[in-house]
Amino acid sequence: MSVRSDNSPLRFKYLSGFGNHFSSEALPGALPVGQNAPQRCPYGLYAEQLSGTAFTAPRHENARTWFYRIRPAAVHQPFQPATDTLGQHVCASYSDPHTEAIVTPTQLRWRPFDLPTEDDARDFVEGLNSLAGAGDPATREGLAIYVYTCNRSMAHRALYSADGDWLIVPQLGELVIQTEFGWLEVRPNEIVVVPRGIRFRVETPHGPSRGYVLEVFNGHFELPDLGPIGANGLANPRDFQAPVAAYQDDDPENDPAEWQIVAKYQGRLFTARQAHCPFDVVAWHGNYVPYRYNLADFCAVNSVTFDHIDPSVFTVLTCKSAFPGTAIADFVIFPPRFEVQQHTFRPPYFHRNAMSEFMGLIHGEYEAKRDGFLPGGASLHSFMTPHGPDAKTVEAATARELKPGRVADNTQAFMFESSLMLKVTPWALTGCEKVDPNYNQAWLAIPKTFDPNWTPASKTPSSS
Ligand SMILES: O=C(O)Cc1cc(O)ccc1O
Ligand SMILES: [Fe+2]
Repeated sequence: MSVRSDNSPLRFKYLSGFGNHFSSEALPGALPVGQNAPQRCPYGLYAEQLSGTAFTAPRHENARTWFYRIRPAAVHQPFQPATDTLGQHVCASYSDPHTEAIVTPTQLRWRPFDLPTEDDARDFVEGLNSLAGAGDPATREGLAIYVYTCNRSMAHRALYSADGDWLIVPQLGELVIQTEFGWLEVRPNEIVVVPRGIRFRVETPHGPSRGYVLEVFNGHFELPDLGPIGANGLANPRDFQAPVAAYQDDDPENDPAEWQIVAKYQGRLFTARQAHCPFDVVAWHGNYVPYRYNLADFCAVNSVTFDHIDPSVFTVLTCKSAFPGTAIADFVIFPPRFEVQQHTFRPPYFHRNAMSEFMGLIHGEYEAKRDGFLPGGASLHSFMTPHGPDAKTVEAATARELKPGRVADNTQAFMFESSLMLKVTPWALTGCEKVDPNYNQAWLAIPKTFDPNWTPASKTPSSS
């Protein structure tokens, strides 16, 4: 069953809408009236602009936020390359997949990624591993895909990526995320987007967490055009939620905890020390914000006559490239829904694609795979690499009676689909020890059913 976000106990407040210009203040009157940068801001705050696009980006793309904060973000020590202790788990492959990454067209499937043990506790940064990527953040073309597994909250540590926007897909365990904009709570079957540059800190309040991250090196995630679908449907703008301003005022004299800022810059990690909490924004306004979305709010559209519709119909968010309709990355889901198509092979079809398809499973069973694709695992089908339903799915789908039914009620698979060719990291291919060596057997048992004497009158199970 789906649980809508507005049924949840309201632990934090949110602002609704996608791409809105929001205003939020944690203290009354903290936002300057009628201007962005007064000579002296209310409450003695400093004004600071965070630009998500070039100053001169077209108006419909232009994204920026004004912060009113206790100290400017610039108040910190110089950045140093991250030490081994921090980089131990993120290792050399961390989002630098191009340097030592591996090229392979083979179908890849990963068993669920291991959760950290209590003896080897990790926070979100320490538990992040790079799986695959393409392009280069320096030239702002490409993407990176990560998996995180963590079992402790980030202490006095904040992370930001200068390289791109992060779309985080929790698979196991709730995350409570402190950002410069306020707090976001996100559970499995919800997603959160933290755009480039925004500092955030991840808490894992209820034990081990696991999930996936998609980082795009240029552009921002947008809602897909709806074309003939009309003005409503798929992910509706009103269901996206941004935080409200909430500040933490650590006084270095009374609370001398040192904060560590972790910067991801050109695929590498750097750290800087500062004596105050980076989440000290008392008020903000703008349209460049982190946000969350509950996948149960997705209004799916599909065929009510015959044939399997391409999965682009389940696009939640897209990051466009310069080529129309050809995304740097689409975030696509496979939600629980009714299936009613007649005289149709209902599961995902066999195909070879002019795109890369990275998939993960949040819960349940994916409609194209009866065996081996498990929650917390992943698969990668690269450009032109043949793939499709496994042998058991084919057997069941060709024999079944095509009554209206449900695509399993408790299921949520997703896909990061990209027009770029991915390379995989050494950690993904060998280091994590999760690659399923027998994945290709998913298809080997598909029988030959060709009958040269077949006539249109021959009775086949699917002709009914
Ligand atoms: O490969 C996959 O499982 C993803 C996928 C799903 C679908 O419904 C149609 C095409 C497709 O690539
Ligand atoms: Fe596919």
